[in-house]
Amino acid sequence: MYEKHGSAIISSVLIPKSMPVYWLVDAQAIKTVANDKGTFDKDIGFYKNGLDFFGENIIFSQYNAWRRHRIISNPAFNEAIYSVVWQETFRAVNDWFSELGTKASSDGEYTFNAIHSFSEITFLVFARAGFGAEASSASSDLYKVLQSAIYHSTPRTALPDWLFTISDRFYIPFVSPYLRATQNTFRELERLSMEAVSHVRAELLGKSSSTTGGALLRNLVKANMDADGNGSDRRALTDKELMSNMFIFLTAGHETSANAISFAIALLALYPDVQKKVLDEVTALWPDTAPDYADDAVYTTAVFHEAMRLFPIAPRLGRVVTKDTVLKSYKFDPSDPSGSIEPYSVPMKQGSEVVMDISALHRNPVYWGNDVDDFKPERFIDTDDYHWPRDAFLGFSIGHRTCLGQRFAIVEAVAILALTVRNYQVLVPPKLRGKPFEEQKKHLLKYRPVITNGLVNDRVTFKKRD
Ligand code: HEM
Repeated sequence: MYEKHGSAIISSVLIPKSMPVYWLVDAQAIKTVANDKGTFDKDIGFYKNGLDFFGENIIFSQYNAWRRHRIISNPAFNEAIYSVVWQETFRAVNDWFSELGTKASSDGEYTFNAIHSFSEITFLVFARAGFGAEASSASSDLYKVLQSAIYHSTPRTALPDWLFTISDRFYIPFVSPYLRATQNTFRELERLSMEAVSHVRAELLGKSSSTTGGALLRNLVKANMDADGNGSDRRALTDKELMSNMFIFLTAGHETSANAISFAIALLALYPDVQKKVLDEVTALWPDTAPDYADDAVYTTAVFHEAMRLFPIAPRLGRVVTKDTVLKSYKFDPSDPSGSIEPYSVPMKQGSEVVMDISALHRNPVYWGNDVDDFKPERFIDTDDYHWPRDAFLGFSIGHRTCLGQRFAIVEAVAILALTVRNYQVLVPPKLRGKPFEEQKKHLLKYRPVITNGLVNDRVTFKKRD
């Protein structure tokens, strides 16, 4: 569409509101929208009935209310937690590899559904790094209730509160048992996580010597105790709000990460040359055993970024225009999109909507060159005369509402990719072998563009390296 109109901003009209919606593929204009919080704000109307049933949290809040959550949550995401994430990912992946060993066929291959497996790993990593000892094994009560809450969160989010109230009072066949199970799950989650918050607080106050509470929960409770209370955006969070944030971190973090890692694994299966470079990097960096924590796997990190560029998990993000404004953008020659550009301005009325079109931005040749559709991790590696275009990568969004778990996700993904390639060859599944490359690619990389993108055919094969 952008190419057809030769413009980096195009507009459509939202029916029935009759308000214009502006679609942006211009990195500078997107940066303005993401940073100018006085003029553009996150459209949380979109998330109505969202996952805020325990109380307000960082995702479903705006303005000063949001600032209060962000101020407390920011320090909780620090280097110490990333080291825990790294170690817990190694632990979870190595346990998974031990299981795979027992399931491989006679030729040493094992074909499985990537999203399901990585989702179990990212869930486990979050449970351990987030909640610690109390959720460290699949048999612990908190672990089980967190898993059940994720399962029940769709009906809890999609159905109105009155339906739960009615089904509590009157028995509706088939419906009531399910809704009651959903209610009970969230009540139990509330009880257990409030308990976890209290334990951590007691520990921090020196009133308990137990070592419950994972790195993230402990950091969050500590940051909350340190809140200076000066101003409405600096008030400490209530225990319910702390818990609401912990649950939203889990929801925002584990499935997104599993989907992004699955895309990267599918690409590695399709591109053995890239896989070989990952293997070379990992064996050179860690010739014997893996280090306690490392962020020097530059090529492996680039593979993850490049997978997210081609297949962003959040393909677009919306903002509302909160006061009349003019956004600067550019027009280009549709026959030569990476050629010269002509600046122009777009007036926008209060109430209009803006879509940061991440999928299109990630394939905009103005920033990424004419080989935008190729899988080329090198484009995410700086050299003496090349600095990759940070503003044109929105895999984790940018600006004041940028993803809080970005580093958490990257550390986890790099650990999974590095460990996988070091131990296994990643292959396309047997039924696709011998088919033309384009056909394999089309099948393996087919995705569903719903709220977040995920692979449709996520089966890949691992074969143990000698
Ligand atoms: C590959 C994995 C991930 C991707 C692709 C991703 C992507 C994103 C994106 C695009 C946003 C902006 C959403 C919006 O503006 O509506 C976001 C926000 C957020 N993400 Fe992530 N995320 C990932 C992993 C994580 C993890 C692991 C955590 C926590 C442990 C996390 C926590 C959050 C939070 C709290 C926000 C809201 C920030 C705010 O509004 O201030 N994310 N993420």
